[in-house]
Amino acid sequence: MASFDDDYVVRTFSPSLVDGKPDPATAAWLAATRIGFHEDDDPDKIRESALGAIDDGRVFSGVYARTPVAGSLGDDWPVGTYAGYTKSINVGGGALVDSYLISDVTVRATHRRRGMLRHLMTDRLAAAASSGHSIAALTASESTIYRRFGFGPATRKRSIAIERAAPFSLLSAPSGRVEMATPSSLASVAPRVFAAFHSVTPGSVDRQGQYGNLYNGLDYETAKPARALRAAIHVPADGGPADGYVIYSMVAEGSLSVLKIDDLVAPTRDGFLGLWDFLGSVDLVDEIRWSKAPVENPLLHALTGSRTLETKGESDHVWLRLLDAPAALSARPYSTDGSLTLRVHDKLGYAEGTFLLDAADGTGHATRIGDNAPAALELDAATLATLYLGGVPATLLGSAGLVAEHRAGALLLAARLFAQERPVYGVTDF
Ligand SMILES: CC(=O)SCCNC(=O)CCNC(=O)[C@H](O)C(C)(C)COP(=O)(O)OP(=O)(O)OC[C@H]1O[C@@H](n2cnc3c(N)ncnc32)[C@H](O)[C@@H]1OP(=O)(O)O
Repeated sequence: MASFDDDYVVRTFSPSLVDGKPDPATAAWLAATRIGFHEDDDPDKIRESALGAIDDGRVFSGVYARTPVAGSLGDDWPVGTYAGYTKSINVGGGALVDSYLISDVTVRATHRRRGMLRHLMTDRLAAAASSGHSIAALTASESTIYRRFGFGPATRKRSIAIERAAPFSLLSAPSGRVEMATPSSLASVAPRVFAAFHSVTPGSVDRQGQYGNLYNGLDYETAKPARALRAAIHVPADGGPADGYVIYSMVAEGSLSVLKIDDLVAPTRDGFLGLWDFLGSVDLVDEIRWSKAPVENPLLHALTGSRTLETKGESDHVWLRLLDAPAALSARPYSTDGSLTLRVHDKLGYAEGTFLLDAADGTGHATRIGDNAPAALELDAATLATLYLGGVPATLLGSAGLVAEHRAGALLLAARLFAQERPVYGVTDF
């Protein structure tokens, strides 16, 4: 029987441009991912993706058929794609950990379920671990794929809608003021506001280069002027630099006039509430929609009419995977003092073993210890990744049957230890 290597070759390369256009290997790789995600082959989008990928320092891997069938996509078109790159993730207490991000995983429909994803994932995770990354992260197209590789859902996002018969008000009056801006003028505001958000929000993933399009009033995918975008900024009461911005567009849906939020980033309470006070005051709006709202949303409690806010959907957002458990566990803060011994099962090996976590005065130190040591909690690598970020309490993971408690009170202690000072959340899609 032919082996994987008889039929396919894996090539890993950095995307590049020739005369301002993606070179043939880069263009074919990006076009292949667009087939995988059922997207069109617009050359502007392919060029923008290439520019963004170069800006991010992405490394592309492709699985190529050694002998493509005559008349089918040629041997420069990968049948499987995978991109890896480094961005920081806030793991709490302002600690930003350079993490290995995975994007653009696709396998051509005619080659699916032959182990191509497994081949790419195991090979690339090994490379990421050996280059010193302690955490890997991705966003998943389906929730059933990545647990087997040790990834656990770590942040969630909500899609919300606020129906408005009339402009709404908030229960508390935010300080500062909101002014409208041109979307293109956000280029000097948004990166700084996002950096402030990123530095205080556990779960936030640093943004990729292509967000620059949005900050310049351009379509995220094509970089063509996005004429429908509108923007506003919040300026704090002391007149300091803006501490929040919103980019939105008005969409007509039948007789409904919908204000759709494209991006809302506000690291401060008054910035967040001030922007919502503004959004609630815009005339001729029947509904406001936001697809990246936090699950723990202060707006719900701030609205005078809280029943106008409807949750339209909720899903996992960022999935994490610990590649070096002691390093990752030692990098984040802890909310109380205590010691925990964790027995972790990991089919890929990286987090397999028993770990002693000692936390005191807000910081923690984790070490790998002998497997004969009695464990307080036992869990798999995917559950460890969910537990790690603190968005889901250990007690809840225990109730879900995902953590075995071998020492009475250990789940409660873990819930307290891993709790974060702010809700775990992020506004980066990747
Ligand atoms: C990080 C991201 O980019 S998320 C985007 C993922 N990409 C997509 O959704 C695009 C459309 N889908 C695809 O391109 C492909 O079907 C992929 C990438 C999801 C899977 O690729 P394949 O090469 O078919 O996967 P492969 O054969 O290596 O399967 C590996 C394992 O995952 C499982 N698996 C693969 N796809 C799925 C799925 N959609 N749902 C559940 N399990 C899956 C397989 O059963 C297999 O399990 P096992 O090894 O434990 O027995």
